Amino acid sequence: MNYSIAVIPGDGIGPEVIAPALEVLDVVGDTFGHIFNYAELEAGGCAIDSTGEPLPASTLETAKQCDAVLLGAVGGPQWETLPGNLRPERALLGLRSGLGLFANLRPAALLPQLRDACPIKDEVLAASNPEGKPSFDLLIVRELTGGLYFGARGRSSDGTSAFDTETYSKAEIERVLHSGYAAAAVRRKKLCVVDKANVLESSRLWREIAQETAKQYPDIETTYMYVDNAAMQLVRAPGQFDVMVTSNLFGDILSDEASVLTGSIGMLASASLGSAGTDSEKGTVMGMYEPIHGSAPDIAGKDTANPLATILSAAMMLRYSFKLEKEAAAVEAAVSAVLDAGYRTGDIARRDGKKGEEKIVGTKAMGEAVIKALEGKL
Ligand SMILES: NC(=O)c1ccc[n+]([C@@H]2O[C@H](COP(=O)([O-])OP(=O)(O)OC[C@H]3O[C@@H](n4cnc5c(N)ncnc54)[C@H](O)[C@@H]3O)[C@@H](O)[C@H]2O)c1
Ligand SMILES: CC(C)[C@H](C(=O)O)[C@@H](O)C(=O)O
Ligand SMILES: [Mg+2]
Repeated sequence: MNYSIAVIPGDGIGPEVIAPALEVLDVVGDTFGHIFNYAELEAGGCAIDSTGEPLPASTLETAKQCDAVLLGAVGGPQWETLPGNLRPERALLGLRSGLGLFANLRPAALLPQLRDACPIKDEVLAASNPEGKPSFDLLIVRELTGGLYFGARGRSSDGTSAFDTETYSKAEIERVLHSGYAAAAVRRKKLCVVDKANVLESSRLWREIAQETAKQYPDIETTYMYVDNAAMQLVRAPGQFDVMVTSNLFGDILSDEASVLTGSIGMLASASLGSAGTDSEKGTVMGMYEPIHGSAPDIAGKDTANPLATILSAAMMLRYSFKLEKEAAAVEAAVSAVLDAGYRTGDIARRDGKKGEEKIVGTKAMGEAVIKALEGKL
């Protein structure tokens, strides 16, 4: 089968982490008999430099015609002084809303090989783990096309005050909750709604809608938590969480926090999905796949970025957009094998400084190791 993928490398480490992910996809294609056609598109700072716009209309149009989008990262200090609507980050918002991708799945699980890269003590992790293991496995479902990111904003005419608004409709809240419940149904059947309903009116609506929606899912345990407590509970007892559903801004912040518990932000993949039905001929579902990290200007161009979050995002694309479960599992198994063999980029090296069996490698070498593992040659 042929699949078309809009590839948006973006800025900073974006192109560095996208390159190995495409090589991994090529090997998956060769091994399993698929052809992945890439349409390389510009968005973010590089698009500003070449066209004056963060998201050229042609990028969005081409992306819409593809089966899925794989994105590296956008942004960087050279574009920070531009007005908000012309910044590289606007490209992300335009792609997410333009493609109708309202549910952002950000899985955070501690792989056993990365135990030493997680900053939480064994006994703390084990205390909240349902099986008493020093581990956790949670999924943040972040609402992606509403809330503060898309509300009315502005400044007073003298520039001395500014505002951003959080607006959510019943329909927006309901549909992302349904995405969360669908995920919880095939996981541990627990869903925690994270809000700030003790202060914010928009959060009170979230909670009301969640309480109504929960009645449709009697076999899933629904709980509610304020976001400040959730931020604290994530580091105190991450094992208590299965699926967490939350607003755009809260999900952004909590997922960076959760990423550190997995070892590094360089491990966290994501899938952004909408309600677009399956393409009946091909069986594909439009989605955008990206690591949750940014363009990391501090390490760009140094071949030190961890490409695993992007490679794991490509695996999510195989699973969610193309329904290629075997292929997705093969990529995840290859990542696991590489970690078993001791390969580490600097960000997931042991925290105690002991090198042990670790082989500290750069971005390219990590990608090559994953390919070797896929080919059974590691
Ligand atoms: N999805 C995206 O495109 C996205 C996401 C977040 C931030 N950004 C943008 O990226 C720029 C930099 O933002 P920031 O510094 O706040 O966040 P960042 O995620 O780029 O970097 C934060 C820290 O994590 C490290 N890091 C990030 N990814 C890594 C990886 N794969 N391997 C190893 N270390 C990694 C960086 O070196 C840095 O020290 C900004 O312009 C921001 O708006 C873009
Ligand atoms: C760069 C920025 C717009 C983006 C967000 O806030 O959504 C990023 O932080 C992310 O997590 O994908
Ligand atoms: Mg973020």
